[in-house]
Amino acid sequence: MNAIMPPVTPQFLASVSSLAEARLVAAHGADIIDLKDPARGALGALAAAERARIVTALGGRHTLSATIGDRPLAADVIAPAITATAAAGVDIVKIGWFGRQLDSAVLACLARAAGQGVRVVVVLFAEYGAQLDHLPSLADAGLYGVMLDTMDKQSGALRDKLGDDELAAFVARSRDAGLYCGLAGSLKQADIVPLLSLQPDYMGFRGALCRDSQRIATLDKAAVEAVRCAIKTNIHTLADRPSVACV
Ligand SMILES: O=C[C@H](O)COP(=O)(O)O
Repeated sequence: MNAIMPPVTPQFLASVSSLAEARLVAAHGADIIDLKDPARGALGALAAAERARIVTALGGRHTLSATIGDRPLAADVIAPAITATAAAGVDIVKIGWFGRQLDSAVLACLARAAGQGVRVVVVLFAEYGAQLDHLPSLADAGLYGVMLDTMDKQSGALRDKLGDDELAAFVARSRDAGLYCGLAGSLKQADIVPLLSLQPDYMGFRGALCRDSQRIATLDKAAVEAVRCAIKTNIHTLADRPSVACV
């Protein structure tokens, strides 16, 4: 009997805005296909009809995540959006924490969703720092994971806003708290090796996958291949990781 191996990490998350893009990244080795409309903000929600097409075509065979959109942090706003997004059939529901402070009513709402079996990932924004103090409360709410991303895509990338030591602490503290942990924020190919060494569970990309690195442009096949190869071919540089061919 084959042993069940854990996934080789870090995984490659690719944000897509259409079924055509989802098929492209699926064919080129994305581990997580993230449904998002970049024209509607950092975590813009993809239109329900397009989301449904992607779930129908790829659900069950690929890990799909989707954002609820750039919404105010109010429990009566968040709760129905989580329910609708989860009901659409994605595996992971992402919620942007657009604020500096944790809010107990919103946390309770997230805990209810988690208790109902929704895999909730809270996206924290680097503009507010690494927010390490939030991690235990987010874990206590039963969340599946956390992610650090950037809110303002014009004012610098993740590693412009936070030092690698802060990112390392975020990954380590997330792992200690049992949270599935991702890093994103205008990441470029040059960021991949430094971030691999921090060993997040996944790295997220949109802009670097697009024509002319414009995140609201369509995906570029060569750029997707290049990012995927940069992740997979460098994983073996980490201790105890198998070498993975990039084909
Ligand atoms: O979830 C990840 C984001 O879509 C990353 O987008 P970005 O690389 O354009 O900042």
